[in-house]
Amino acid sequence: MNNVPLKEKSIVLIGFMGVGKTTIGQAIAKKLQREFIDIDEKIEKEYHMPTSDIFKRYGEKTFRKKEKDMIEHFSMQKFKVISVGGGAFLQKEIRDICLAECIVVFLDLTWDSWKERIALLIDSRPVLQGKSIDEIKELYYSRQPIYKENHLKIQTDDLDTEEAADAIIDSLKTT
Ligand SMILES: Nc1ncnc2c1ncn2[C@@H]1O[C@H](COP(=O)(O)OP(=O)(O)OP(=O)(O)O)[C@@H](O)[C@H]1O
Ligand SMILES: O=C(O)C1=C[C@@H](O)[C@@H](O)[C@H](O)C1
Ligand SMILES: [Mg+2]
Repeated sequence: MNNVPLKEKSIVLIGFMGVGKTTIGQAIAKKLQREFIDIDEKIEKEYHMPTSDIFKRYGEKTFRKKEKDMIEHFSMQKFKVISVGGGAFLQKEIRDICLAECIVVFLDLTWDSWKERIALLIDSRPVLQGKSIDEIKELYYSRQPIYKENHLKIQTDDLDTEEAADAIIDSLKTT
């Protein structure tokens, strides 16, 4: 599918959990009249339970395998906006397929802005649970290198959802 024109390629949003991949992805899809695919949501639907319960009952390894299968499937489709989980790019196979088949957009948010959102996230993100703020900070920084593999980076600290979606669409038009 590598010869697919840029305009037809699916857009994949990456970044640390809680940076806004789902929220901003929905806004981009609406503006571009594309179908929105949220990989976490697809997995939760398949297991009929929230991610935290999938981690508890089946373990992270099972979740990661399903995440890879889902992304391998959807990244081959055109005209989608796909939000992947915050840990998806840990897997090389996922990075490789998304970078080859799609336009990968990294939503960057500084640690200082991110930590203001923690209360919104802690209950639903199993990877954050039971960790001190220092451990979460360490996780945040340890994940940053994997997000460097992207086609476009958008700094979202000073942007609301609509502004971030517009900034991404504008940048893609000029790419
Ligand atoms: N640009 C923004 N400004 C302020 N708050 C935002 C913005 N984008 C998202 N949020 C809020 O941050 C929280 C996390 O957003 P969202 O669920 O979209 O993150 P995510 O990147 O999809 O996370 P995950 O990787 O865990 O799926 C939500 O409560 C959302 O309303
Ligand atoms: O950063 C992570 O490892 C995760 C982020 C979420 O989007 C979910 O995919 C899950 O909670 C794991
Ligand atoms: Mg999400």
